[in-house]
Amino acid sequence: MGGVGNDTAPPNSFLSDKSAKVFVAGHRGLVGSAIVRKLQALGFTNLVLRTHAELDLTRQNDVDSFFDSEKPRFVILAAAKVGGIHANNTYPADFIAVNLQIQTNVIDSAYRHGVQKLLFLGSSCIYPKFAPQPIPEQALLTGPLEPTNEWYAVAKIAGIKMCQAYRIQYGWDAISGMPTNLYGPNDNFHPENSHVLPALMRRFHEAKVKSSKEVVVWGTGSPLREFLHVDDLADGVVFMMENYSGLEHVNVGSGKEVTIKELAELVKEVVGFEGDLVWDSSKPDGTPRKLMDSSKLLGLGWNPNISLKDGLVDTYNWYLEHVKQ
Ligand SMILES: NC(=O)C1=CN([C@@H]2O[C@H](COP(=O)(O)OP(=O)(O)OC[C@H]3O[C@@H](n4cnc5c(N)ncnc54)[C@H](OP(=O)(O)O)[C@@H]3O)[C@@H](O)[C@H]2O)C=CC1
Ligand SMILES: C[C@H]1O[C@H](OP(=O)(O)OP(=O)(O)OC[C@H]2O[C@@H](n3cnc4c(=O)[nH]c(N)nc43)[C@H](O)[C@@H]2O)[C@@H](O)[C@@H](O)C1=O
Repeated sequence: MGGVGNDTAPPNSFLSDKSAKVFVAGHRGLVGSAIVRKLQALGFTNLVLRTHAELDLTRQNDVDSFFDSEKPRFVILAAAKVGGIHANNTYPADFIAVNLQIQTNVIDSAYRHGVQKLLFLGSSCIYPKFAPQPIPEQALLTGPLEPTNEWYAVAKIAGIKMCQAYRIQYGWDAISGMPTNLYGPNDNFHPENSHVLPALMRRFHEAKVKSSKEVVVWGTGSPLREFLHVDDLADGVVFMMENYSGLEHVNVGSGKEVTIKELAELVKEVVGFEGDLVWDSSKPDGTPRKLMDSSKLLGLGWNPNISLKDGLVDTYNWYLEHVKQ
């Protein structure tokens, strides 16, 4: 897959010792579970994993005790409070407070307990609502944010800046990856709080089963979104752990965008729903377009591999096996 080479890893690098202890925070989520699958496929044997119930990352003392006893060598931070446009808009306090707490506790404790390298995950929503397209890394903090997710975005921007500050002050190897909109196995299929792709997959599936005539889709259908399969992201995360140690955050996208209307038609086709789409324009569209410029990571040798159509088929098969009632 992608650009993750494996046989010629430099000494002391991420891929040089598959018995190194790696803490994947958020390992049961969409992203964390894909990273675990990728690391296991590469032969990593010493992953440290904690569920939310076992270790609440908002609790600073518990996070400190965990690092004190486990002393991981690498950390990949994929635990966060995450949701779609409705959840972000409805629970702004949770999105800013929980994310600031988790990332501050993990980044600071990892540094103080001798972690060699940490990767923090942000999101494309860190960029200004009307950023130039495709969005380069340098667009950060050049304009106002999209109001539906500014609380989450501010927390994520603080995470990037915290990694940069620890690199500048302590010379510590903390990096940040900014993924575009993701999807795949273990996504959140909640009817209101999820992202658009799993929400539509569930709604079309339920409508097909009930032989409904129509399915409601939010907004106008005109916003553009860039989707990346989470297995491609996991490949990119491992690639960055091995190949990137810079101050600046790094965009991770597929480079391909679709309108929400095109996405809805594609999900409808994959699921096999035969009724009509009805647009609920009382729901927010959010940012009109957020295609990222991922040329920095592509230039280092990483490449995404999974087309949206193939990824949707894969995700729907997973949904049928694991989620549907
Ligand atoms: N999904 C997407 O489209 C995108 C995601 N990202 C980023 O990727 C990262 C992972 O997102 P994703 O996998 O989608 O999110 P998920 O909601 O699927 O997973 C988040 C994980 O974090 C864990 N978690 C949440 N709160 C806590 C806590 N207080 N203590 C311990 N664990 C906690 C959750 O555990 P539990 O379920 O038990 O609460 C879950 O395992 C996030 O940083 C997100 O910003 C970036 C761009 C797009
Ligand atoms: C990853 C990213 O995710 C969020 O930003 P978003 O890209 O706007 O995400 P979304 O997937 O929720 O919506 C995309 C578009 O799709 C439309 N839409 C149609 N029908 C449904 C629907 O049924 N559910 C949802 N959620 N959206 C729908 C919706 O109206 C919007 O126009 C932020 O949380 C942000 O913080 C973030 O990082």
